Amino acid sequence: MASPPDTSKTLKLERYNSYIRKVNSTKLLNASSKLLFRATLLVALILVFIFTINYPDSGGGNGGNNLHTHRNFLSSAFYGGSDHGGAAWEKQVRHSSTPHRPNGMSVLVTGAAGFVGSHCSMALKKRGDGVLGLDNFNNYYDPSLKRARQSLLLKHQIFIVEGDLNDAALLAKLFDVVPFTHILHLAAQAGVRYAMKNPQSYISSNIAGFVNLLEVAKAADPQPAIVWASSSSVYGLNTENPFSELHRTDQPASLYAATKKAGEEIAHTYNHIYGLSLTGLRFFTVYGPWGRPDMAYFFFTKDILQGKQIDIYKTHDAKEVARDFTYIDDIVKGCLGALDTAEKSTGSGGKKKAPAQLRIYNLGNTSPVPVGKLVSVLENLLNTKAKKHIITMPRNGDVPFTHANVSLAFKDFGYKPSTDLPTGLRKFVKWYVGYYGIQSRVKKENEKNNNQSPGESA
Ligand SMILES: O=C(O)[C@H]1O[C@H](OP(=O)(O)OP(=O)(O)OC[C@H]2O[C@@H](n3ccc(=O)[nH]c3=O)[C@H](O)[C@@H]2O)[C@H](O)[C@@H](O)[C@@H]1O
Repeated sequence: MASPPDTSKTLKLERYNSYIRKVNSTKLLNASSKLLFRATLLVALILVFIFTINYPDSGGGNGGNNLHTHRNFLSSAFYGGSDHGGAAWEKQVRHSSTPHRPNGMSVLVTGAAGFVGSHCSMALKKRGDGVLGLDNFNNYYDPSLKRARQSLLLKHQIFIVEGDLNDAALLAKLFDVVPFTHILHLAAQAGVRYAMKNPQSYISSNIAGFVNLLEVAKAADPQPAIVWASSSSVYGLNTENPFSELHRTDQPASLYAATKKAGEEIAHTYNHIYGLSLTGLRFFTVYGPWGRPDMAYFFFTKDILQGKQIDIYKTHDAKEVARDFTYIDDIVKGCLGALDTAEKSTGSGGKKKAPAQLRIYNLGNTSPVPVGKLVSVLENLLNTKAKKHIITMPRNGDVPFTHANVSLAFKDFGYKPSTDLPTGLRKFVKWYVGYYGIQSRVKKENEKNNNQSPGESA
């Protein structure tokens, strides 16, 4: 009888082989997951790098960290460039920027969905100039208000390109499509006190964004003339008054003011080196319909109507804080006057050919009003008593007093403010109650109070 074959060696060999296979497959698995992990890490790093380059601001400012920014970032990262482009888009851009009057301007308005930007865009369009808007719709304040302004502008054939000042490729593309004669640069991170919460947003919009715009403008052929928004806050701790353009502006009280002052110096440089025609306008606390919800007159109105307490600041030596509140229509006239008298830039393709115009103007109301008086006008218009809480001004960059001397703007383009605070606030309140749908309530309160005692009605 044949003895059974000796399988022990074969079995051992098979077990050994299967062990080796397992070890190898585990190694393979480990190696491929490592590779996958490294690839993912690399892609993530590249994306973070692109993101940082394109959108250095991570705050709520003009280059804000908001949904829109992320959408643009994603579209530019994955769709090669940006989501702006194509024949239909270019047609819309051209159509919006084409003037409809002889010798009309073609104006790029940055911050067109903003308060001053939307008003100026409408005024330019109404008189036959071509207007293209640019706005990043950031969420520094309720973006739905910016969307409502955008809809209004669209009804008047004004198209707003959604994009950021720091997007150099987009700006260059706009100048490729349209030979803009002017830029009205109003996009900025506004607000004095917010600078303590989000300083980087001021650097990103008011400095980096401005430089980006100037770089594109200087390289354009023809170079546009630029009118841009500086601020009364540049006067900072200046004690001479009324504030004149000749007074010192080297003592800013807030980072916001410092970035606006930096803008004025940067404007000087681009004028000096590249021949860009530049006009800076120092706005004094602009208010009116379609205004900014972060400003005192706006949120006081809201809080008074809601029965909430409002803080009214007094100075450290217990004096009233006052502002040279300026009505929006006056500011619009000032902006258009500055555009109309702006001379052409003298450079071309990045080279200066001759000296160019460089200007700075105050645009104020020439009549400061204490904040307490602003509140009593609002109480009157809203027929509601405010719950006033008078406190010493927090150390947050605020200045106690502003007062504009506007003789230079008057001399050069006839700037003459004509709306006093009660008249302007009446127009604001009328808009406010209509926009927020609380007309009937204020009217009822008006009627009720008018029966009791005579008072100003909204
Ligand atoms: O003219 C300017 O350069 C600046 O005007 C405004 O800044 P500001 O004048 O401080 O305007 P508001 O924030 O509306 O304040 C108006 C007044 O109300 C006072 N205030 C503000 C807030 C508050 O809770 N209580 C209060 O009494 C302020 O001290 C100030 O005197 C804008 O917000 C800036 O973007 C602009 O550049």
